[in-house]
Amino acid sequence: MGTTLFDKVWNTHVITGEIGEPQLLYVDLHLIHEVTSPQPFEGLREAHRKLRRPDLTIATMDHNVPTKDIYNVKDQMSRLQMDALEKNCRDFDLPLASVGDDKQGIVHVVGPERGATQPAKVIVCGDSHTATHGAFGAIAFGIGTSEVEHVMATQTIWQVKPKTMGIKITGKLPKNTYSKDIIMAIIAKYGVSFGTGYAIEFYGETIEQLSMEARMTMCNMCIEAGSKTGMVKPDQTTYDYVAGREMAPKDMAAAEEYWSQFYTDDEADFDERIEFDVTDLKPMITWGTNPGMAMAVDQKTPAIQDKNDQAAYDYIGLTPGTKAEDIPLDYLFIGSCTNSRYEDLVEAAAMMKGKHLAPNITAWIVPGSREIRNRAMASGIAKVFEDAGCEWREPGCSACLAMNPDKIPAGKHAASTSNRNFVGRQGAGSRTHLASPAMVAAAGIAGHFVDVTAM
Ligand SMILES: CC(C)[C@H](C(=O)O)[C@@H](O)C(=O)O
Ligand code: SF4
Repeated sequence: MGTTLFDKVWNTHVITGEIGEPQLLYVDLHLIHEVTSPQPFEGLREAHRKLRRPDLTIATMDHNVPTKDIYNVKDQMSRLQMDALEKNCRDFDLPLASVGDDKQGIVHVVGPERGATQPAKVIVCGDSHTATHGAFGAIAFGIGTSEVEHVMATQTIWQVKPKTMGIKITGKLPKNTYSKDIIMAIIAKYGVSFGTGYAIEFYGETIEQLSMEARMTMCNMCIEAGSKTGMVKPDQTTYDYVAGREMAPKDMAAAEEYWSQFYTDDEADFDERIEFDVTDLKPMITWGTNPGMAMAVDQKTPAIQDKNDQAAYDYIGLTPGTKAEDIPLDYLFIGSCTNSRYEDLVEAAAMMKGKHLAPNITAWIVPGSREIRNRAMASGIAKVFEDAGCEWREPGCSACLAMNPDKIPAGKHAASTSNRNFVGRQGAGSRTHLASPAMVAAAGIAGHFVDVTAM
Protein backbone atom coordinates (compact mmCIF):
# COMPACT_ATOMS: atom_id res chain seq x y z
CA MET A 1 0.00 0.00 0.00
CA GLY A 2 1.60 3.26 -1.13
CA THR A 3 1.18 6.79 0.09
CA THR A 4 -0.29 9.83 -1.68
CA LEU A 5 1.49 13.15 -2.09
CA PHE A 6 -1.04 14.67 0.29
CA ASP A 7 -0.42 12.05 2.97
CA LYS A 8 3.34 12.37 2.66
CA VAL A 9 3.23 16.12 3.26
CA TRP A 10 0.61 15.72 6.00
CA ASN A 11 2.62 13.06 7.82
CA THR A 12 5.71 15.25 7.98
CA HIS A 13 3.70 17.98 9.74
CA VAL A 14 1.64 16.14 12.38
CA ILE A 15 2.66 17.14 15.89
CA THR A 16 -0.03 15.25 17.76
CA GLY A 17 -3.46 13.66 17.34
CA GLU A 18 -5.03 10.60 15.72
CA ILE A 19 -6.44 10.20 12.24
CA GLY A 20 -10.20 10.82 12.25
CA GLU A 21 -9.81 13.42 14.97
CA PRO A 22 -8.33 16.89 14.77
CA GLN A 23 -4.55 16.66 14.41
CA LEU A 24 -2.15 19.44 15.24
CA LEU A 25 -0.10 20.43 12.18
CA TYR A 26 2.99 22.58 11.99
CA VAL A 27 2.55 25.57 9.68
CA ASP A 28 5.53 26.54 7.50
CA LEU A 29 4.05 29.66 5.97
CA HIS A 30 1.24 31.96 7.09
CA LEU A 31 0.02 34.54 4.59
CA ILE A 32 -1.86 37.58 5.80
CA HIS A 33 -3.94 40.30 4.18
CA GLU A 34 -5.87 43.24 5.55
CA VAL A 35 -9.37 41.72 5.46
CA THR A 36 -9.07 38.73 7.77
CA SER A 37 -6.24 39.82 10.07
CA PRO A 38 -7.50 42.75 12.21
CA GLN A 39 -9.54 40.61 14.61
CA PRO A 40 -6.84 37.94 15.17
CA PHE A 41 -4.21 40.61 15.83
CA GLU A 42 -6.60 42.18 18.33
CA GLY A 43 -6.97 38.78 19.99
CA LEU A 44 -3.19 38.48 20.33
CA ARG A 45 -2.98 41.94 21.78
CA GLU A 46 -5.68 41.26 24.37
CA ALA A 47 -3.98 38.03 25.39
CA HIS A 48 -0.58 39.76 25.59
CA ARG A 49 0.86 37.31 23.12
CA LYS A 50 3.47 37.80 20.44
CA LEU A 51 3.31 36.79 16.84
CA ARG A 52 5.21 33.53 17.23
CA ARG A 53 7.06 33.39 13.91
CA PRO A 54 7.15 36.69 12.02
CA ASP A 55 9.82 35.05 9.86
CA LEU A 56 7.26 32.49 8.64
CA THR A 57 4.56 35.11 8.10
CA ILE A 58 4.08 37.31 5.05
CA ALA A 59 1.75 40.31 5.07
CA THR A 60 0.51 42.18 2.03
CA MET A 61 -2.27 44.61 1.16
CA ASP A 62 -4.60 43.49 -1.63
CA HIS A 63 -8.40 43.41 -1.39
CA ASN A 64 -9.07 47.05 -0.63
CA VAL A 65 -6.32 48.68 -2.66
CA PRO A 66 -7.59 51.23 -5.19
CA THR A 67 -5.92 50.28 -8.47
CA LYS A 68 -6.09 53.73 -10.02
CA ASP A 69 -5.24 56.17 -7.27
CA ILE A 70 -3.57 53.82 -4.82
CA TYR A 71 -3.13 56.11 -1.82
CA ASN A 72 -6.60 57.58 -2.08
CA VAL A 73 -8.70 55.17 -0.04
CA LYS A 74 -12.11 56.77 0.26
CA ASP A 75 -14.16 53.88 1.60
CA GLN A 76 -14.38 53.94 5.39
CA MET A 77 -14.22 50.17 5.89
CA SER A 78 -11.30 49.82 3.49
CA ARG A 79 -9.42 52.55 5.31
CA LEU A 80 -10.02 50.88 8.67
CA GLN A 81 -8.78 47.50 7.47
CA MET A 82 -5.72 48.93 5.78
CA ASP A 83 -4.79 51.15 8.71
CA ALA A 84 -5.22 48.20 11.05
CA LEU A 85 -2.78 46.07 9.04
CA GLU A 86 -0.24 48.90 8.98
CA LYS A 87 -0.46 49.32 12.74
CA ASN A 88 -0.51 45.62 13.50
CA CYS A 89 2.57 44.94 11.41
CA ARG A 90 4.39 47.74 13.21
CA ASP A 91 3.27 46.56 16.65
CA PHE A 92 4.08 42.90 15.98
CA ASP A 93 7.36 43.45 14.12
CA LEU A 94 6.15 42.04 10.86
CA PRO A 95 7.37 43.43 7.53
CA LEU A 96 4.42 44.60 5.41
CA ALA A 97 4.23 44.86 1.65
CA SER A 98 2.03 47.92 1.78
CA VAL A 99 0.51 49.98 -0.98
CA GLY A 100 3.18 51.20 -3.37
CA ASP A 101 5.77 48.72 -2.05
CA ASP A 102 7.81 46.67 -4.52
CA LYS A 103 6.61 43.43 -2.94
CA GLN A 104 2.92 44.32 -2.74
CA GLY A 105 0.33 42.34 -4.60
CA ILE A 106 -2.42 39.76 -4.23
CA VAL A 107 -1.45 37.45 -1.40
CA HIS A 108 -1.63 34.31 -3.58
CA VAL A 109 0.50 35.92 -6.26
CA VAL A 110 3.25 37.29 -4.02
CA GLY A 111 3.83 34.10 -1.96
CA PRO A 112 5.03 32.14 -5.01
CA GLU A 113 6.69 35.16 -6.57
CA ARG A 114 8.91 35.72 -3.54
CA GLY A 115 9.83 32.05 -3.39
CA ALA A 116 8.11 31.58 -0.03
CA THR A 117 5.67 29.06 -1.51
CA GLN A 118 7.62 25.80 -1.75
CA PRO A 119 7.00 22.08 -2.11
CA ALA A 120 6.15 19.94 0.92
CA LYS A 121 5.16 22.90 3.09
CA VAL A 122 1.92 23.44 5.00
CA ILE A 123 0.68 26.89 3.98
CA VAL A 124 -2.35 28.67 5.40
CA CYS A 125 -4.08 32.01 4.99
CA GLY A 126 -7.38 33.49 6.09
CA ASP A 127 -8.54 33.32 2.50
CA SER A 128 -10.38 30.65 0.57
CA HIS A 129 -8.11 30.73 -2.48
CA THR A 130 -5.06 29.58 -0.54
CA ALA A 131 -5.17 26.29 -2.46
CA THR A 132 -3.34 28.20 -5.21
CA HIS A 133 -0.06 27.39 -3.43
CA GLY A 134 -0.77 23.67 -3.69
CA ALA A 135 0.47 23.92 -7.27
CA PHE A 136 3.95 23.60 -5.74
CA GLY A 137 3.15 20.33 -3.95
CA ALA A 138 2.33 22.07 -0.69
CA ILE A 139 -0.72 21.42 1.46
CA ALA A 140 -2.31 24.85 1.29
CA PHE A 141 -5.76 25.76 2.55
CA GLY A 142 -7.87 28.68 3.69
CA ILE A 143 -8.62 29.10 7.39
CA GLY A 144 -11.15 31.00 9.47
CA THR A 145 -10.51 34.07 11.57
CA SER A 146 -10.14 32.25 14.91
CA GLU A 147 -7.75 29.82 13.24
CA VAL A 148 -5.70 32.75 11.96
CA GLU A 149 -5.23 33.85 15.57
CA HIS A 150 -4.23 30.32 16.59
CA VAL A 151 -1.59 30.20 13.83
CA MET A 152 -0.32 33.65 14.76
CA ALA A 153 0.11 32.60 18.38
CA THR A 154 1.40 29.04 17.94
CA GLN A 155 2.47 28.50 14.29
CA THR A 156 0.26 25.39 14.35
CA ILE A 157 -3.28 24.48 13.36
CA TRP A 158 -5.79 21.77 14.26
CA GLN A 159 -7.17 19.97 11.23
CA VAL A 160 -9.11 16.80 10.53
CA LYS A 161 -7.44 15.00 7.64
CA PRO A 162 -9.62 15.18 4.52
CA LYS A 163 -10.10 12.30 2.09
CA THR A 164 -8.04 12.35 -1.10
CA MET A 165 -9.17 12.65 -4.71
CA GLY A 166 -6.92 12.08 -7.68
CA ILE A 167 -7.86 13.91 -10.88
CA LYS A 168 -5.91 12.52 -13.79
CA ILE A 169 -5.73 14.83 -16.79
CA THR A 170 -4.78 13.32 -20.13
CA GLY A 171 -4.45 14.54 -23.71
CA LYS A 172 -2.90 17.51 -25.44
CA LEU A 173 -4.50 20.91 -24.85
CA PRO A 174 -5.96 22.25 -28.10
CA LYS A 175 -4.51 25.54 -29.37
CA ASN A 176 -5.55 28.56 -27.29
CA THR A 177 -7.12 26.51 -24.52
CA TYR A 178 -5.61 26.74 -21.07
CA SER A 179 -5.62 25.30 -17.58
CA LYS A 180 -8.44 27.76 -16.78
CA ASP A 181 -10.59 25.94 -19.34
CA ILE A 182 -9.67 22.57 -17.83
CA ILE A 183 -10.71 23.49 -14.31
CA MET A 184 -13.83 25.30 -15.52
CA ALA A 185 -14.84 22.29 -17.63
CA ILE A 186 -14.31 19.93 -14.68
CA ILE A 187 -16.45 22.12 -12.41
CA ALA A 188 -19.10 22.41 -15.14
CA LYS A 189 -19.18 18.61 -15.43
CA TYR A 190 -19.03 17.60 -11.76
CA GLY A 191 -20.55 20.62 -10.03
CA VAL A 192 -19.48 23.12 -7.40
CA SER A 193 -19.33 20.68 -4.48
CA PHE A 194 -17.85 17.42 -5.77
CA GLY A 195 -14.60 18.22 -3.99
CA THR A 196 -16.11 18.90 -0.57
CA GLY A 197 -14.21 16.95 2.08
CA TYR A 198 -11.42 15.98 -0.32
CA ALA A 199 -7.89 17.15 -0.95
CA ILE A 200 -7.48 17.08 -4.72
CA GLU A 201 -4.30 16.09 -6.54
CA PHE A 202 -4.07 16.88 -10.26
CA TYR A 203 -1.73 14.57 -12.11
CA GLY A 204 -1.06 13.01 -15.50
CA GLU A 205 0.77 13.93 -18.69
CA THR A 206 -1.20 17.13 -19.30
CA ILE A 207 -0.40 18.49 -15.85
CA GLU A 208 3.28 17.66 -16.23
CA GLN A 209 3.40 19.86 -19.33
CA LEU A 210 1.82 22.87 -17.60
CA SER A 211 3.80 25.86 -16.33
CA MET A 212 3.65 26.78 -12.64
CA GLU A 213 1.36 29.69 -13.51
CA ALA A 214 -1.07 27.34 -15.22
CA ARG A 215 -0.94 24.85 -12.34
CA MET A 216 -1.68 27.69 -9.91
CA THR A 217 -4.79 28.66 -11.89
CA MET A 218 -6.15 25.13 -11.54
CA CYS A 219 -5.39 24.77 -7.83
CA ASN A 220 -6.78 28.27 -7.22
CA MET A 221 -10.23 27.18 -8.38
CA CYS A 222 -10.41 23.98 -6.31
CA ILE A 223 -12.44 25.87 -3.73
CA GLU A 224 -15.00 26.51 -6.47
CA ALA A 225 -15.35 22.72 -6.59
CA GLY A 226 -15.78 22.59 -2.81
CA SER A 227 -12.25 21.42 -2.05
CA LYS A 228 -10.02 23.43 0.28
CA THR A 229 -6.84 21.90 -1.09
CA GLY A 230 -5.56 21.29 -4.61
CA MET A 231 -2.10 19.93 -5.29
CA VAL A 232 0.34 19.08 -8.03
CA LYS A 233 3.43 16.94 -7.48
CA PRO A 234 6.61 19.03 -7.46
CA ASP A 235 8.90 18.42 -10.42
CA GLN A 236 11.68 20.16 -12.34
CA THR A 237 9.24 22.87 -13.48
CA THR A 238 8.52 23.60 -9.82
CA TYR A 239 12.17 23.64 -8.76
CA ASP A 240 13.11 25.92 -11.65
CA TYR A 241 10.34 28.34 -10.71
CA VAL A 242 11.44 28.53 -7.06
CA ALA A 243 15.18 28.73 -7.72
CA GLY A 244 16.73 32.15 -7.43
CA ARG A 245 13.75 33.84 -5.78
CA GLU A 246 14.21 35.99 -2.70
CA MET A 247 13.04 33.37 -0.18
CA ALA A 248 14.13 30.25 -2.06
CA PRO A 249 16.32 27.78 -0.15
CA LYS A 250 19.98 28.73 -0.19
CA ASP A 251 20.99 25.14 -0.90
CA MET A 252 18.72 24.32 -3.84
CA ALA A 253 20.38 20.95 -4.50
CA ALA A 254 19.56 19.75 -0.99
CA ALA A 255 16.06 21.19 -1.24
CA GLU A 256 15.40 19.44 -4.54
CA GLU A 257 16.60 16.17 -3.13
CA TYR A 258 14.20 16.52 -0.22
CA TRP A 259 11.28 17.70 -2.36
CA SER A 260 11.71 14.87 -4.85
CA GLN A 261 10.42 12.40 -2.24
CA PHE A 262 7.00 14.03 -2.40
CA TYR A 263 4.87 12.25 -5.00
CA THR A 264 2.02 9.76 -4.98
CA ASP A 265 3.31 6.19 -5.06
CA ASP A 266 2.07 4.04 -7.95
CA GLU A 267 0.31 1.68 -5.54
CA ALA A 268 -1.31 4.46 -3.51
CA ASP A 269 -5.08 4.62 -3.42
CA PHE A 270 -7.00 7.85 -3.62
CA ASP A 271 -10.39 7.73 -1.91
CA GLU A 272 -11.89 8.96 -5.18
CA ARG A 273 -10.58 9.14 -8.75
CA ILE A 274 -11.64 11.17 -11.78
CA GLU A 275 -10.15 11.09 -15.27
CA PHE A 276 -10.52 13.98 -17.65
CA ASP A 277 -9.32 14.06 -21.24
CA VAL A 278 -8.60 17.48 -22.74
CA THR A 279 -8.16 16.44 -26.37
CA ASP A 280 -11.47 17.99 -27.42
CA LEU A 281 -11.55 20.75 -24.80
CA LYS A 282 -13.20 24.00 -25.87
CA PRO A 283 -12.77 27.43 -24.27
CA MET A 284 -15.20 27.73 -21.37
CA ILE A 285 -17.37 30.64 -20.23
CA THR A 286 -19.90 30.91 -17.42
CA TRP A 287 -23.46 31.98 -18.18
CA GLY A 288 -24.90 31.88 -14.64
CA THR A 289 -24.18 32.75 -11.03
CA ASN A 290 -21.81 30.02 -9.90
CA PRO A 291 -18.70 28.63 -11.58
CA GLY A 292 -20.50 25.38 -12.42
CA MET A 293 -23.01 27.22 -14.59
CA ALA A 294 -20.62 27.15 -17.49
CA MET A 295 -20.59 26.09 -21.13
CA ALA A 296 -18.16 25.64 -23.97
CA VAL A 297 -17.96 28.66 -26.25
CA ASP A 298 -19.61 26.73 -29.11
CA GLN A 299 -22.63 25.75 -27.01
CA LYS A 300 -25.83 27.61 -26.20
CA THR A 301 -26.97 28.49 -22.70
CA PRO A 302 -28.80 25.47 -21.26
CA ALA A 303 -32.49 24.78 -20.61
CA ILE A 304 -33.89 25.68 -17.19
CA GLN A 305 -33.92 22.61 -14.97
CA ASP A 306 -34.67 23.99 -11.56
CA LYS A 307 -35.35 27.17 -9.66
CA ASN A 308 -31.62 27.86 -9.25
CA ASP A 309 -31.27 28.03 -13.02
CA GLN A 310 -34.30 30.31 -13.22
CA ALA A 311 -32.88 32.62 -10.55
CA ALA A 312 -29.51 32.67 -12.31
CA TYR A 313 -31.10 33.60 -15.65
CA ASP A 314 -33.20 36.29 -13.99
CA TYR A 315 -30.13 37.81 -12.37
CA ILE A 316 -27.85 37.60 -15.37
CA GLY A 317 -30.47 38.82 -17.83
CA LEU A 318 -30.14 35.97 -20.34
CA THR A 319 -32.47 33.30 -21.66
CA PRO A 320 -31.85 29.62 -22.48
CA GLY A 321 -30.59 28.91 -25.98
CA THR A 322 -28.38 32.02 -26.18
CA LYS A 323 -25.16 31.66 -28.15
CA ALA A 324 -21.92 32.75 -26.47
CA GLU A 325 -21.43 35.48 -29.07
CA ASP A 326 -24.85 36.91 -28.27
CA ILE A 327 -24.12 37.47 -24.58
CA PRO A 328 -23.84 41.25 -24.30
CA LEU A 329 -20.57 42.53 -22.83
CA ASP A 330 -19.74 45.95 -21.39
CA TYR A 331 -16.61 45.43 -19.31
CA LEU A 332 -13.62 43.20 -19.25
CA PHE A 333 -11.43 42.45 -16.28
CA ILE A 334 -8.08 40.72 -16.56
CA GLY A 335 -6.77 40.15 -13.07
CA SER A 336 -7.29 38.25 -9.76
CA CYS A 337 -5.25 35.50 -8.10
CA THR A 338 -6.58 33.11 -10.73
CA ASN A 339 -5.19 34.87 -13.79
CA SER A 340 -3.11 37.98 -13.16
CA ARG A 341 0.37 36.54 -13.46
CA TYR A 342 2.81 37.56 -16.17
CA GLU A 343 2.03 34.54 -18.34
CA ASP A 344 -1.69 35.35 -18.19
CA LEU A 345 -0.99 38.90 -19.35
CA VAL A 346 1.15 37.59 -22.21
CA GLU A 347 -1.71 35.31 -23.35
CA ALA A 348 -4.18 38.18 -23.18
CA ALA A 349 -1.86 40.64 -24.92
CA ALA A 350 -1.36 38.21 -27.81
CA MET A 351 -5.08 38.60 -28.57
CA MET A 352 -4.93 42.39 -28.44
CA LYS A 353 -1.66 43.17 -30.15
CA GLY A 354 -2.12 45.79 -32.86
CA LYS A 355 -5.89 45.83 -32.33
CA HIS A 356 -8.35 48.09 -30.55
CA LEU A 357 -11.18 47.37 -28.12
CA ALA A 358 -14.70 47.32 -29.51
CA PRO A 359 -16.53 50.60 -28.76
CA ASN A 360 -18.90 48.97 -26.26
CA ILE A 361 -16.09 47.72 -24.00
CA THR A 362 -14.36 49.24 -20.97
CA ALA A 363 -11.31 47.18 -20.01
CA TRP A 364 -9.31 47.00 -16.78
CA ILE A 365 -6.02 45.14 -16.80
CA VAL A 366 -4.83 44.59 -13.25
CA PRO A 367 -1.50 42.83 -12.69
CA GLY A 368 -1.39 40.61 -9.60
CA SER A 369 1.69 42.25 -8.12
CA ARG A 370 3.97 45.20 -8.55
CA GLU A 371 6.70 42.90 -9.81
CA ILE A 372 4.41 41.68 -12.60
CA ARG A 373 3.37 45.23 -13.36
CA ASN A 374 6.99 46.35 -13.66
CA ARG A 375 7.90 43.37 -15.79
CA ALA A 376 4.97 43.94 -18.15
CA MET A 377 5.89 47.59 -18.51
CA ALA A 378 9.50 46.75 -19.28
CA SER A 379 8.60 44.10 -21.85
CA GLY A 380 6.04 46.16 -23.75
CA ILE A 381 3.03 44.04 -22.73
CA ALA A 382 1.51 46.97 -20.85
CA LYS A 383 1.81 49.10 -23.96
CA VAL A 384 -0.11 46.52 -26.01
CA PHE A 385 -3.02 46.88 -23.59
CA GLU A 386 -2.85 50.66 -23.52
CA ASP A 387 -2.65 50.90 -27.30
CA ALA A 388 -5.73 48.70 -27.47
CA GLY A 389 -7.59 51.19 -25.28
CA CYS A 390 -7.45 49.29 -21.97
CA GLU A 391 -6.83 50.86 -18.58
CA TRP A 392 -3.54 49.58 -17.18
CA ARG A 393 -3.86 49.52 -13.41
CA GLU A 394 -1.90 49.09 -10.20
CA PRO A 395 -1.83 45.69 -8.44
CA GLY A 396 -4.65 44.43 -6.19
CA CYS A 397 -7.73 42.22 -6.09
CA SER A 398 -9.62 44.88 -8.00
CA ALA A 399 -12.87 43.86 -9.70
CA CYS A 400 -12.54 40.24 -8.60
CA LEU A 401 -14.38 41.28 -5.47
CA ALA A 402 -16.01 44.65 -5.10
CA MET A 403 -14.16 45.73 -1.94
CA ASN A 404 -12.42 48.65 -3.67
CA PRO A 405 -13.46 51.26 -6.24
CA ASP A 406 -13.31 48.76 -9.16
CA LYS A 407 -16.95 47.80 -9.39
CA ILE A 408 -18.94 46.64 -12.38
CA PRO A 409 -22.14 48.73 -12.48
CA ALA A 410 -25.53 47.09 -11.91
CA GLY A 411 -26.91 45.35 -14.96
CA LYS A 412 -23.60 45.47 -16.84
CA HIS A 413 -21.92 42.32 -18.10
CA ALA A 414 -18.23 41.69 -17.50
CA ALA A 415 -16.00 39.10 -19.11
CA SER A 416 -13.63 38.29 -16.26
CA THR A 417 -10.56 36.15 -15.66
CA SER A 418 -11.40 35.80 -11.96
CA ASN A 419 -12.86 32.77 -10.19
CA ARG A 420 -16.30 33.66 -8.88
CA ASN A 421 -19.40 34.81 -10.73
CA PHE A 422 -21.66 35.00 -7.68
CA VAL A 423 -24.54 37.44 -7.38
CA GLY A 424 -23.07 40.88 -6.66
CA ARG A 425 -19.50 39.60 -6.67
CA GLN A 426 -18.13 42.35 -8.92
CA GLY A 427 -20.50 45.01 -7.59
CA ALA A 428 -24.20 45.13 -6.72
CA GLY A 429 -26.18 43.87 -9.71
CA SER A 430 -23.03 43.10 -11.75
CA ARG A 431 -23.16 40.22 -14.21
CA THR A 432 -19.98 38.16 -14.46
CA HIS A 433 -18.84 35.76 -17.18
CA LEU A 434 -15.70 33.87 -16.22
CA ALA A 435 -13.21 32.79 -18.87
CA SER A 436 -9.49 32.49 -19.64
CA PRO A 437 -7.32 35.58 -20.23
CA ALA A 438 -7.16 34.84 -23.97
CA MET A 439 -10.95 34.51 -24.20
CA VAL A 440 -11.56 37.69 -22.23
CA ALA A 441 -9.05 39.67 -24.28
CA ALA A 442 -10.41 38.41 -27.58
CA ALA A 443 -13.94 39.26 -26.45
CA GLY A 444 -12.77 42.80 -25.77
CA ILE A 445 -11.61 43.19 -29.35
CA ALA A 446 -14.67 41.56 -30.93
CA GLY A 447 -17.12 43.19 -28.52
CA HIS A 448 -18.54 39.75 -27.68
CA PHE A 449 -17.24 36.25 -26.91
CA VAL A 450 -15.48 34.47 -29.77
CA ASP A 451 -13.93 31.02 -30.05
CA VAL A 452 -10.18 31.64 -29.66
CA THR A 453 -9.36 28.13 -30.87
CA ALA A 454 -10.47 29.26 -34.32
CA MET A 455 -8.04 32.20 -34.33
C1 LIG B 1 -12.01 38.43 1.65
C2 LIG B 1 -11.61 36.98 1.68
C3 LIG B 1 -11.85 36.44 3.04
C4 LIG B 1 -12.26 36.18 0.55
C5 LIG B 1 -11.91 34.70 0.57
O1 LIG B 1 -11.83 34.03 1.59
O2 LIG B 1 -11.69 34.11 -0.46
C6 LIG B 1 -11.91 36.76 -0.81
O3 LIG B 1 -10.53 36.70 -1.06
C7 LIG B 1 -12.67 36.07 -1.89
O4 LIG B 1 -12.07 35.73 -2.92
O5 LIG B 1 -13.88 35.89 -1.75
S1 SF4 C 1 -8.08 38.17 -6.22
FE1 SF4 C 1 -10.19 37.67 -5.76
S2 SF4 C 1 -10.20 35.51 -5.23
FE2 SF4 C 1 -8.10 36.23 -5.10
S3 SF4 C 1 -7.81 36.77 -2.97
FE3 SF4 C 1 -8.43 38.64 -4.07
S4 SF4 C 1 -10.66 38.71 -3.85
FE4 SF4 C 1 -10.04 36.63 -3.30
